[in-house]
Amino acid sequence: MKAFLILEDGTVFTGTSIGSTKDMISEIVFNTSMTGYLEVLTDPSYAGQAVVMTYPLIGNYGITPDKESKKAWPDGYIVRELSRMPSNFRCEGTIQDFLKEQDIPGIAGVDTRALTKILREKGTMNGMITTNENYKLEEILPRLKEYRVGDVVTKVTCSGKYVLEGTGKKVALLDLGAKKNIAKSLHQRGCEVTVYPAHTTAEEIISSHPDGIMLSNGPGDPADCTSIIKEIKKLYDSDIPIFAICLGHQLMALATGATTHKLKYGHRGGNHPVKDLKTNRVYISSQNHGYVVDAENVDPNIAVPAFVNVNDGTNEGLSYVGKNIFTVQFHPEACPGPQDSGYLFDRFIEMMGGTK
Ligand SMILES: NC(=O)CC[C@H](N)C(=O)O
Repeated sequence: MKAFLILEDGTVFTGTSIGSTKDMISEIVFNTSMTGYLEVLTDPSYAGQAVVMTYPLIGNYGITPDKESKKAWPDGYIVRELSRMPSNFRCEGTIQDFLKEQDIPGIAGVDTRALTKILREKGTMNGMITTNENYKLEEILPRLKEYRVGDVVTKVTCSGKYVLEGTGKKVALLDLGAKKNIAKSLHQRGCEVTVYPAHTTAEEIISSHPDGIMLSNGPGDPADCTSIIKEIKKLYDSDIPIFAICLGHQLMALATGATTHKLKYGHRGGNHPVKDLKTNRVYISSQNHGYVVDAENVDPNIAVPAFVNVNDGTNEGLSYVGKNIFTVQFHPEACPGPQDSGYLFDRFIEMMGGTK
């Protein structure tokens, strides 16, 4: 069956329908990872977005247990070519069946290089995937312009608190749309991890006396998370050690008076170089974000830049002055991606007074 990808600027790509055949409107973003398509599909930070994979062959090792959450979150999926015969000793099925089962519409056979060039030059834009050959651009384009991502954190967070038992440091993990590997990275280091839903009050977390607090990644515009930002300010004031990743990093910055803005086309992929400003050492990082903290608006009495993106000079991390708090824009839990910055979890354990 034919499918069409219609962009907000009126460009139309024709391809083959994969997965669900329902119509979908979303923000279209591209990811440059060469592997790890399943971790991308199950990363809750993609809620409210449809993902274009720039790597031309997707699905060649099928569906494996490498999921970052219980389900797939993107609204849509756009690829050049889907593998027809996945092969891997861990393969449990095909990506085609997975997309159908998850009710995610997709399109294959798209010139993803041409599409990515448009998104890179004009910036991220909204789009529609439809199988309706009689689509009317004049009706669809105004709807595409109207689309807003909305409150997606509430949609992706866990429904109730749960614990991963451990004998080491006690960590409270605020689940803003957490990838599984964040809790796993702490648990592997012996921590007892209590995962809290995103709208938990700071009082509840503080009164459980954790050794440290972890703020996770998550979807949407950080500035929309006004009630969560208020609670995070109370966590900042509590003097409990805090480590935050991606959305958590942005929310801590907003809670302490900084601002964020939307990047032209975001950073999504497995090879983004970030420089540690203390040592000048460069790490290759996994990334997935559309927003960024405005480093120039960070009060130097509150926090100082700790990492910078080598490609475009944007902020990649902050170290809070006089506090046991550090936050990063990239993904030290990787999955998918390079594990160069996994040592940051060890630094967090040390900050809590532990020896990893
Ligand atoms: N992976 C994340 O946590 C992303 C944070 C935020 N939703 C952004 O796009 O910038």
